[in-house]
Amino acid sequence: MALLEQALQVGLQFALSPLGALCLILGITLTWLGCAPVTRWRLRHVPGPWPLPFLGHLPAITARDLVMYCNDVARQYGPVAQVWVAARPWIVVSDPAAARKISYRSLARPPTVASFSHALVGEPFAVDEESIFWNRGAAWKASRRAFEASILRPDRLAAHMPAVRRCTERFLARLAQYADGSTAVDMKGEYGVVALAVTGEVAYGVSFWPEDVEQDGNSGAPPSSSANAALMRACHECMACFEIPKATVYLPMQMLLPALRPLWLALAAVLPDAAQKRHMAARQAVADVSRRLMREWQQQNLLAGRASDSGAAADGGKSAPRTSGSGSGGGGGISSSSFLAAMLQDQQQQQGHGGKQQQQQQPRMSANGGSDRGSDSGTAGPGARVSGSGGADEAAATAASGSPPPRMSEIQVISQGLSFILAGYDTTGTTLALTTFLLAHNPAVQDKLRAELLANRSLLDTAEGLAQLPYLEAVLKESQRLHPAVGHYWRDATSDIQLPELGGLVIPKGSFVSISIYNMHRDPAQWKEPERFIPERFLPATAGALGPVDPAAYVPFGNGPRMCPGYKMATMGVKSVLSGLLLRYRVALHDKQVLPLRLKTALTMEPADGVWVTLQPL
Ligand code: HEM
Repeated sequence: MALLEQALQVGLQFALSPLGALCLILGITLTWLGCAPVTRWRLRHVPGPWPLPFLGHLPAITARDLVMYCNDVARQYGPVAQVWVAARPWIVVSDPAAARKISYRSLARPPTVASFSHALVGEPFAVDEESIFWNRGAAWKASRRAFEASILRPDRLAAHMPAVRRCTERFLARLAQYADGSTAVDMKGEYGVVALAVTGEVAYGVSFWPEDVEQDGNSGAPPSSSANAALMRACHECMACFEIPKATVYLPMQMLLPALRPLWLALAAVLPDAAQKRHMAARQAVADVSRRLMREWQQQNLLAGRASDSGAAADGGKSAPRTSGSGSGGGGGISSSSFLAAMLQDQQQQQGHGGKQQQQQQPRMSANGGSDRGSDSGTAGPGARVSGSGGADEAAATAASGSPPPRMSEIQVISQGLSFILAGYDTTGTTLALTTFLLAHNPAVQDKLRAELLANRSLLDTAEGLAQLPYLEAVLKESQRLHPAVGHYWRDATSDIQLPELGGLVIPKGSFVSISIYNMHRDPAQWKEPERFIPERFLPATAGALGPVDPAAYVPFGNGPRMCPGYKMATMGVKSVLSGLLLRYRVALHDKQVLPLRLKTALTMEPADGVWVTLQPL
């Protein structure tokens, strides 16, 4: 008893001392930050499991997987529910009508995600910050327009087909080494190679094949041709930084104590750790190599322009900007059809219209340039439609039209080049892997698809031809329904969102909204037999009979003005590679394949144990 009294006395003395008071204040502050009582109060009407302080539902998410856990919560708590990813609440929306409303109302992604990547990456942050993913307002319009110009307009899309075909052929040749009908091949890894080759070449117009990169690295090749080696390595590094195990220590800090974000950012800037230094170097390399390629392109273009100006001044300046030769290698390494070249041409046209003041700044690009756009500036234009992605076929492209956006700065152009790869590579590779798994697992579907391909060989070499094969289209759509490569997309609730259709629920302003593609694609209220792979659901003859009830329940590429501008490009690439594969090989699951298929949420929702198949030559 005397001991207890003594302990209490010492405790009281400590609490009344300056150090004790400091500890007490610190303790209360930390508990306040970890429990986020204000946020909890604001979300009190949104159902969901009770979150732990600091950790939220992280233990369950880690054990179950993020997207799967959100699916469990939606089933138990309804189509609008809260899930705490550490100390940050997500409002998980799985109702198609509410998802559509939010996708059209809010044109922004949550700023907190961008700040996450700042902690992941450090400086030069602008390479990420200026990305189409995070920018808003006029800056987003400008970058969106650049994407649409290069990969949505049918003529520009068709111009990428030769690169896609080249990569497909090289990929098939590469597979030949395994094609004995018994060797186990992990198609997840193999598709990673071809997906990077396609996106890299379309984005920059230089080769992204590992063999070329090795060759360049060893041969001491001239700077312009070895740029692809540096660029490819840097892009790989940039992607690696999104893998949680390779992330900086500031990431868990941000997740556990998001309220101290300014502190983590300041610390990350002053004391970057090893992971961050690697990622900063990768960003710097992307910026440096892109800059070099851009300068070379501009110089070549300037020279070509002078040469043809002297002979063809009568043109009156109406002709399209000069482009380098087709295929990689021409014009300082950037091919004329590449995304980067399209942005540079656009810049040049605007410069041409924007007056002498800008011309004097050549070759440097300014951030606030001319507003006039050339006739071939490549925007999808007013009234342009984005279609072909099920419920997401609204006029997303029009978001980028309207008043002319400002000219992109040099760093913005660089940032979009990297974004192109980050957005296109993993998503395309994962879609290919998951579709291959489904075809290997369903041989009857594979045979039916092969029969369609054999009967239509002449259509397989063009973008329009590939779009005319109904069963190929149906297989891909059903694969993306059952196994969407992206499990959810995000929006920032820029104002309170009233949902009278869902019992008057209100999503408060400032909420992080996660729209669950996965949940909607498997909702039994929307689809008949949602767990089964039935491509016939998407055939014109059966369309609608097996779902969805609401077209907005099918959104593999997102929805609204911010939906994926790469959906046509991705569809074309996946169809080209798949059709090439199926015409050459019969694909069967190898014993190594873990069944049932396990998925894990990383950058995409990827097969956790790979996709192991054998390839039997036909
Ligand atoms: C099968 C492959 C692909 C899938 C499943 C996919 C899926 C998605 C999804 C779900 C979004 C979010 C949309 C939203 O918030 O409403 C998105 C955004 C985006 N995707 Fe894709 N994508 C794929 C391929 C590509 C490719 C090849 C590119 C190439 C450029 C690309 C570029 C983008 C960009 C730039 C955005 C951001 C658009 C914006 O903020 O305005 N994607 N994608």
